[in-house]
Amino acid sequence: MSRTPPTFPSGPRTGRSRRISCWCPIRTGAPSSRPAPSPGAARSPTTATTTTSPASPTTFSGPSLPASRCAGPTATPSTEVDDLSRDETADVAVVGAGLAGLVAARDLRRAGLRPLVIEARDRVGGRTWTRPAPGGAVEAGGQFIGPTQDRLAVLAGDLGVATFATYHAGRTRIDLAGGRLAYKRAKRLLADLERMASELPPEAPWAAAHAVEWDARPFDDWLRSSGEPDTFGVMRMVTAAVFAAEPAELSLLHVLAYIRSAGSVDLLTEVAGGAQERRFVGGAQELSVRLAGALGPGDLRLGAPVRGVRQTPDGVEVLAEDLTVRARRAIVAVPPVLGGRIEYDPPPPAGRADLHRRMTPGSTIKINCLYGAPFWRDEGLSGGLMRDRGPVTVTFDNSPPDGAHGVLVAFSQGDDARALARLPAGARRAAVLEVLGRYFGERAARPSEYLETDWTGEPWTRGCFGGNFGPGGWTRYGPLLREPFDRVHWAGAETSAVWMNYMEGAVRSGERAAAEVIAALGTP
Ligand SMILES: Cc1cc2nc3c(=O)[nH]c(=O)nc-3n(C[C@H](O)[C@H](O)[C@H](O)COP(=O)(O)OP(=O)(O)OC[C@H]3O[C@@H](n4cnc5c(N)ncnc54)[C@H](O)[C@@H]3O)c2cc1C
Repeated sequence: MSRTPPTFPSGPRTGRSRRISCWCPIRTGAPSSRPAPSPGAARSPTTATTTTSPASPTTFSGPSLPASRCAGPTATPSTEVDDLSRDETADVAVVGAGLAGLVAARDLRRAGLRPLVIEARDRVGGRTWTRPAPGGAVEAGGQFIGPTQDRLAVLAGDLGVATFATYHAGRTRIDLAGGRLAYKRAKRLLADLERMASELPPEAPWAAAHAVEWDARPFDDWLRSSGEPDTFGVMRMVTAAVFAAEPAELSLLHVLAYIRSAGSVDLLTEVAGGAQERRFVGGAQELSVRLAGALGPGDLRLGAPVRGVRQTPDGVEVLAEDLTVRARRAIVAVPPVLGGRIEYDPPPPAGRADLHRRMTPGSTIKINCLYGAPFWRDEGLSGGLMRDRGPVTVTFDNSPPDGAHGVLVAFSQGDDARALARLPAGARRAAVLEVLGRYFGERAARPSEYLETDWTGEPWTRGCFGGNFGPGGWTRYGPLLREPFDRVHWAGAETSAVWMNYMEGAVRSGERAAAEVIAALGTP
């Protein structure tokens, strides 16, 4: 095992002054007295008309470790050293306070082990986020729950978070270049995909009889050779809505594995009877806020980006800003794209680093528009839109359960999101509101509040809804998704065989990773 201190990868800064930490055993100074933020709170104030793309630079050079701070025990301790980092111990260090990490921590506590959850942001919930807005909070991230998402439903029940039906009564606006015929043909293609998906072993898509062939094929290529030209636009819209990516970015096997992991195309795409059927009262982030609230005192650190995970002969050391946690095992519960920015010592086995690079998240800008009332309901409209061109392809009625005010949520995804993100703020807003005005009337173009959340610009997410594999990804790296690396275990929505990349998958992954650790450590 290398004793060389890793050079930490570049990463986004948290707002406070930076303390230098290193693997060096010498620690001086007093513990930081930084006040603990509340788990649900975001540090930065939210402005009403904004994107969350950080205006400030999102990268910085990681600390090169000055010799005076990293020298071994023979070095003369210097009074110049001002290292306020803290050492903590736990049974299990959990990296990431999204649903996966918090569920893992809950299960570890239930088994009598002490977890310590280390979270980069100043809030819990990760890809679920209830953003405050004048006139009512909005859901900026994951929000829907549907049939067969059973572990998520049980979690919500345990935590006392109620759900309500997504409003979708009335006419949904559909505007497709190929009209109804294209939609019908697209349905036939989706049925073909579902048949092929049923051949996959759910836990091991890479082991299917046609896996190598399907994994080598870009989904784009399959679509173009299987459908009429006008179905491509419809299928592109469906692909963007489900994966936040373009068909050319995905392998055919990835699309099939996704369908298999959800159970069916309808389960993925529908409102009634599908993944968009219900919402959480108070927002999906409430689940994480309550999970965090049920942890023990001192079991959660916010605002502490993890930079390194080192395995020692008898445990792990997890190095965050201002904090080193020594534990018997670690669970890394962050999206793969960010798991790859953590420095591992020793380095993970061949293929693991490639997995982090090759499982790339899609692009989504989620825009919530607030109105005095859900006026479209009076006109017999559901608030739903499906169209096959950007900048917005899908909308939903996102009003609160009592309909006290109106909210339309619009999604811009894949290439549409990337093109939209390049526009100045005013032009983005105008482009989105033009679409809403066109399909829901002039009033829709004049919201009282307009909130964009660009998840690609979120430094501790860097894209959504989850990681996708392009050609070759599943057969090369799929078998590594859940394979522990000695004392380091992997969780996160991407690692779940069931409802991968959904909140259900996140919950299941946390349960699975905790079970692995409990089996390895035993219960006290
Ligand atoms: C716009 C949007 C819409 C979605 N819609 C739905 C939906 O309707 N239904 C559904 O089921 N799912 C939906 N999803 C997906 C769902 O939100 C996610 O699958 C799920 O929340 C992922 O949980 P997780 O715990 O695996 O990861 P995350 O929520 O990403 O949690 C990971 C945590 O790790 C932290 N972290 C990252 N790097 C570090 C580090 N180095 N050190 C410390 N902490 C770190 C992050 O800050 C984060 O809090 C949506 C997602 C988005 C963004």
